[in-house]
Amino acid sequence: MSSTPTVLRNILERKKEEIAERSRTASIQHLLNEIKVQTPVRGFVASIERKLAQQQAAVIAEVKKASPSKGVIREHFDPTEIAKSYEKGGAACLSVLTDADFFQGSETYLKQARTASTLPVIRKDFIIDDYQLVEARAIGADCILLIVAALDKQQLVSLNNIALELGMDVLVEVHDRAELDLALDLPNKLIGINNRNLHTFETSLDTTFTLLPHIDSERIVVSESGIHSIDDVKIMRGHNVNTFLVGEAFMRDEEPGRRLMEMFN
Ligand SMILES: O=C(O)c1ccccc1NCC(=O)[C@H](O)[C@H](O)COP(=O)(O)O
Repeated sequence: MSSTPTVLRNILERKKEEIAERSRTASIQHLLNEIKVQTPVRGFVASIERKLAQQQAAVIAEVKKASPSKGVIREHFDPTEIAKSYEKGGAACLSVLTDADFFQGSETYLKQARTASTLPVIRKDFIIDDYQLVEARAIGADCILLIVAALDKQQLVSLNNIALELGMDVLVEVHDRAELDLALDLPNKLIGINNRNLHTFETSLDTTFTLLPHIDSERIVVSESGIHSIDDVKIMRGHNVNTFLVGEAFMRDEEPGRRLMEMFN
């Protein structure tokens, strides 16, 4: 991999500093003690499977205030209100961005969204260290994201095993064929295809269509990013892609759950 700075590399550099700072404030042992008093996880994969079994689209609805590519997306940002709206709109699961520096996210938003709904929640962050997995479980995450582009093979396998041992589901995210081959070596059910290139921000739904034929039918493919319209959803469903992760299109609507219903029903 070249070492030219890109947004993803900048995020990962900052993440290392952040983890060092956080682990000085709360030790991993402290977080493990918090897990003991946590409520049980909600099945993230199970919730998606329930929707698919009913021939419905399974939507992972994202709670996203801002992004490096778009700046602030939603000025009036209330995770409690948003989570309730998404549940009413028929979401299968919630995704909450917890990265503060690049997405204006927060762990508090995840806790608020999870408390406000009965839906399982994925911690959407850039996970590169065991510490973040324990932290994710301690704040109530039911699932975590592993971005293959951010990890080497050994890290990917190890973080995946630890997340599963902690009882969380894992969404493994890929953007190209080489990343997909690494992801397919894992036994995981959920494979996310990110239509956005995290180095350049370029977004194309063709990414999903290109990688799809290489994925076995036992997996659930989640098409992520750049899904904005009813037509986008129709094209995807025409290719038998029925699980989606959507942020911006919902966040720009006053009532995010209503937009979800319009796009997916
Ligand atoms: O959203 C970005 O600009 C971004 C930039 C760099 C790394 C990750 C980024 N987004 C994270 C995501 O995966 C999206 O928030 C998610 O897939 C939803 O995408 P969208 O529906 O396009 O908001």
